[in-house]
Amino acid sequence: MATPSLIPTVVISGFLGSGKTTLLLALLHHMRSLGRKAAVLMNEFGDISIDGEILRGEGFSVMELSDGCICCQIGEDFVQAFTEVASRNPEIIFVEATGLADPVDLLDQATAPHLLDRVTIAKMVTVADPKNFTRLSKVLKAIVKRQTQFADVVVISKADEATPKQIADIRAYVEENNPHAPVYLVTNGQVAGDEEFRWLLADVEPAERERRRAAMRASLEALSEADYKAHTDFHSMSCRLLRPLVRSRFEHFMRNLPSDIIRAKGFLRFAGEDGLWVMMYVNGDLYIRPVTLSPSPEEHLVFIGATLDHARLASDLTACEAQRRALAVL
Ligand SMILES: Nc1nc2c(ncn2[C@@H]2O[C@H](COP(=O)(O)OP(=O)(O)OP(=O)(O)O)[C@@H](O)[C@H]2O)c(=O)[nH]1
Repeated sequence: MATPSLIPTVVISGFLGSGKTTLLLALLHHMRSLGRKAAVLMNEFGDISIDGEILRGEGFSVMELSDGCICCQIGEDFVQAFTEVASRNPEIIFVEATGLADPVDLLDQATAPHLLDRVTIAKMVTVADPKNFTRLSKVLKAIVKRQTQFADVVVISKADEATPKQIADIRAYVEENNPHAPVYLVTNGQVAGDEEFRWLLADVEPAERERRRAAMRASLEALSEADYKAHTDFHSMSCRLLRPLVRSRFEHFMRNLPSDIIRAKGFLRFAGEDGLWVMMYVNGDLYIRPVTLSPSPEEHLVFIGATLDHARLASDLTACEAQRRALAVL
């Protein structure tokens, strides 16, 4: 009996809000335009899916693992979900890890014995947000370093907003930590002049891949115990919105979030305005834009941070409601 060929898998990592889902969406649209069957395994930090809803709303099929991080809390579930995704026989699998995932553990899970004869990790991509990278590489030293060291390709996202200094700093960091990794500038998931995504989808020579993996193993052996388990200090809070919010109050609330909330996202409605809106917040930057998804998701918000004052957030959000009523904090 012929051995089935291995399904190439691209793993996308990068810190919270760096642009992973934006890249994934661009890739999925590209695959669709070629008529190629892609499958997605997505892991969000927090117990409510936002990115999964966005992908599904665009007609893509997604398997999700929420409320935990692939690399440490839901290892077995990840292996099971990965196996299930592979059993659908896609031509390619994309795995989007939570922004806190450790690529070392992820590689470990993805090479579990019964996955090894179905899938192969073709590329590990790390997305770096130029606005936050330098700060994060100091605050979250271990995780940012490992996401860089264990990348086959590093993407500098949001190139449309990046300054030359921010780009140069990331390049210098990659040069120091993973000199073999090519670095690409990406705007909304696209490298200028490469609509075919050759930078990401082109095959890597097996010998070259093995050389990179060997370099990764060497980096792994050099890790100190203290560097390990870098991200257990992050928490999430999800809440379902029972009423439309007053836009001005909500924007004021979001622009004054405590600084240890690093990421927030969700779907909501505004009093007196039609339609559904998606809110994205990354380290002080707030984006709110209209969105049409079918089926329309429930209105809910997720906040992620080192410390979260649940009661305070809930009461501040309640104060944003057009008609006051208790929020369902999940
Ligand atoms: N200006 C600009 N904004 C971008 C670009 N890529 C992503 N963004 C914005 O950055 C925010 C976060 O992007 P996502 O793709 O959701 O980031 P993520 O890494 O998937 O986020 P998590 O899943 O929470 O870790 C969103 O508001 C995006 O619209 C880009 O190339 N340029």
